[in-house]
Amino acid sequence: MAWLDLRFALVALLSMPLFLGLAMGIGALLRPLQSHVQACTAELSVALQESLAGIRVVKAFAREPQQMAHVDRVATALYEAYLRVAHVQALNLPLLTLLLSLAIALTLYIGGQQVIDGTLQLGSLVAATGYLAQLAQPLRRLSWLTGMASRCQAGGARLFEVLDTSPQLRERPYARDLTRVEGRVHVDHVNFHYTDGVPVLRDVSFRAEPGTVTAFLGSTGSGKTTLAHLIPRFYDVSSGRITVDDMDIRDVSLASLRRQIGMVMQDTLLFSTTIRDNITYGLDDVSEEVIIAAAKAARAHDFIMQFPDGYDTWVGERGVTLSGGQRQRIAMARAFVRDPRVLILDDATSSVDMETEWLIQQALTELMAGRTTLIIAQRLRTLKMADTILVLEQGRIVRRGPHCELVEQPGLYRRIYELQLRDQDGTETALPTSCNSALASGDSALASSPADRRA
Ligand SMILES: Nc1ncnc2c1ncn2[C@@H]1O[C@H](COP(=O)(O)OP(=O)(O)OP(=O)(O)O)[C@@H](O)[C@H]1O
Repeated sequence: MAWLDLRFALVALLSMPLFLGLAMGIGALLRPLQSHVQACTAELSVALQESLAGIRVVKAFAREPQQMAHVDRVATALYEAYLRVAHVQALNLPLLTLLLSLAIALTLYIGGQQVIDGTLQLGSLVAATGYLAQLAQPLRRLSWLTGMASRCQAGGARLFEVLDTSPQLRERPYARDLTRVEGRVHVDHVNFHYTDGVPVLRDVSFRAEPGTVTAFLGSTGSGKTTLAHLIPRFYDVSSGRITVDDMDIRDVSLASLRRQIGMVMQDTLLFSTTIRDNITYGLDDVSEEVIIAAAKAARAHDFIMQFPDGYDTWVGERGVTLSGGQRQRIAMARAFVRDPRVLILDDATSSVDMETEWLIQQALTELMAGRTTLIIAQRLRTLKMADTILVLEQGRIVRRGPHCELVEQPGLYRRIYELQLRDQDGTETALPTSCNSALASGDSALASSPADRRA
């Protein structure tokens, strides 16, 4: 165009900032709208995820119409948010095309005058407008890019919110690997809070030795789970310290610490893969014999073999194709395979039948043998098995000792025993209910120790 006539080139060049300014203006308009789309998409994901994951609760409470109305409301909000974006984007291309058409009109006006004056050939004018019209394609792309860029910016902002979150729990630079430990756990004057000013654990201290069982008991919200979560360092203590074999757990690498610890919690999570992969989770090259031995010890082998595919049976998402008791025993087999020195257990098996409970109890006893066991106790059988029971109240240890001692003393344990546990005593005939009755029944003092009762 410059070769034909410098003025044509100037018209084309001067229109460029206008194109760019328009694109940027539209981009600025689109960005908050795109952020809103992202927020609405997230809200719809949550609504759908909750409705589907909690489908049984929804059905049980006959809340389908309300749940559907909620999803509908959120989906409509997303639809409207997209519509607002579409409205602005729909302006983009026509405005850019209008600007281009104005530039072409200006060229025709200037060039047309010159053609009439005879200072420009008609062919040159046609060529110049043709060149300008060639800008249409890149302009279309610019309009598309504007929309895309604002969408990426809104999405990126949310993504970086997550990526930039620094983990609260950090390994120290000089963290050592914890090699095979004996499993001596010492919780030393530990205080903990999730939120500043709201203490959850207060001055908790205890020692747990290898081969012993320490049970946590307390009313709901007293801090039992929190205490269990501090040992594998899911959270750091707010003050005080926790040691394993006299090593502060903050001085060792997280992976090596957690390799020493096996956890079987109430809400056992299984992955959607085979039973075999769930048992060997996180370990390579585990032999078939080891897997079967672990499953047998966890009293899981028999029910696994009843499935047509045995150990290759595919477990549904979060283990939904298995019963609660089966899931728990697979989780125990997982713990057996890892052979941890420290075991953290939640013995809640309220949702299983008596026979399964008995099988789980047997598996638990076998799993605990020779290890340091910390157990969130729900049942009398477990409490009687424990060498030490720590009774927690509002994050503080208010009583400690074996069942036979605590049940004799007035206080929280006695109250819990009377209110919740005594009914279970009828099924515990094999075990003495107090130190005195053990002695009265002719057992030696040694034989009445929890370790012996376990044996
Ligand atoms: N992730 C968290 N963030 C903030 N507060 C929490 C968190 N987890 C637990 N809490 C609070 O800490 C307190 C102790 O909770 P914790 O789960 O340890 O109690 P618990 O004794 O195990 O109760 P339960 O027997 O009902 O399981 C509760 O008041 C609870 O609300």
